[in-house]
Amino acid sequence: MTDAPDAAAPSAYTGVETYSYLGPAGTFTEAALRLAPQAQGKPWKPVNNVNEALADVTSGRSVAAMIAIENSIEGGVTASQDALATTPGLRIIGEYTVPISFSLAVRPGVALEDVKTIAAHPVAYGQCRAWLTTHLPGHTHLPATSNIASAGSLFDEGLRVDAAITPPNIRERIQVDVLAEGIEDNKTARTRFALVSMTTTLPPRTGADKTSLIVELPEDRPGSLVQMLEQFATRGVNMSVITSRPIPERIGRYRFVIDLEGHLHDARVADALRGLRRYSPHVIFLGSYPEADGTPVQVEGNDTDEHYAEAEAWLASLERDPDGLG
Ligand SMILES: O=C(O)C(=O)C[C@]1(C(=O)O)C=C[C@@H](O)C=C1
Repeated sequence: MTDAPDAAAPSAYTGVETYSYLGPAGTFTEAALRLAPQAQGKPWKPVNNVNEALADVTSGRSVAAMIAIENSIEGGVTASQDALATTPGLRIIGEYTVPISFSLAVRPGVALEDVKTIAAHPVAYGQCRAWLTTHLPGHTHLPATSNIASAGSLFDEGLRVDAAITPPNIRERIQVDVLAEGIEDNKTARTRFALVSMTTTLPPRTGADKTSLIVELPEDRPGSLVQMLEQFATRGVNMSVITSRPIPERIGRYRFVIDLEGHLHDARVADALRGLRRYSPHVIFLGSYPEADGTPVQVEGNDTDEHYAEAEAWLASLERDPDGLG
């Protein structure tokens, strides 16, 4: 008799540490994966969208996936935020930022005045709006699954695409003409990527860490947003991101996607999470991980680990020392 399969075990686990990313090769997401030390020398699997990347992780086909989560011009990547909110068990284990620049590519011989339709990933399109309005007024946008898939679609006769928004080095991969380089509206644009896995082991605290959460507010309680913010403010925890995303099943209800400065192993962050857990009907802990730019978190006033430890010791001493003086 063979043992029944363990329902919790990943169904397709191959024993190979594969990393999934938005492909094909040449995307900015692949560039981000090149920055993750643990992914080097391992097999990489290109996929078509964030949901496929995360499904690889939850099924065990891949050990982790690199996904875009925020762009400095377009803001939060909503597909990623929503997938993280609705897929249980995911943890961010690293973040990486990549400078973003775009080119306008066409089939060899096509001129700018012939361009009527442009294939582009929606987040890329949003970063080139001003240039496109000036140089290609009246064009039609056809959404592409990635910045490399857009270039590939130039050669799909069924799609009738005239031009594609691509990364700068596209001619290294696909035989296209580049009509314009640097067409992004902001030269300092960067995209932030997260490496996501199912591990519950936290990356160690470095002193330059971030913690990501998704929080729902209690229903019908006046001032509940302020109460949520107070959990952080009263513990000296700085928030670097707070955005809201609709909860689709309930019109008018939102969840908050939050990044904090600090690690779960910082006493003030742990205490803020305790406060959140008591007050919020649903808190998703998405992980604590080293910040991409390595800027040390400044902790001021009475919110250092030492202050928390001293207060704990005082509390523990009260039954020995009823006056609480010692
Ligand atoms: O990785 C890529 O090249 C992508 O096409 C995806 C993506 C994104 O999902 O935001 C990544 C970075 C750019 O800002 C635009 C698009």
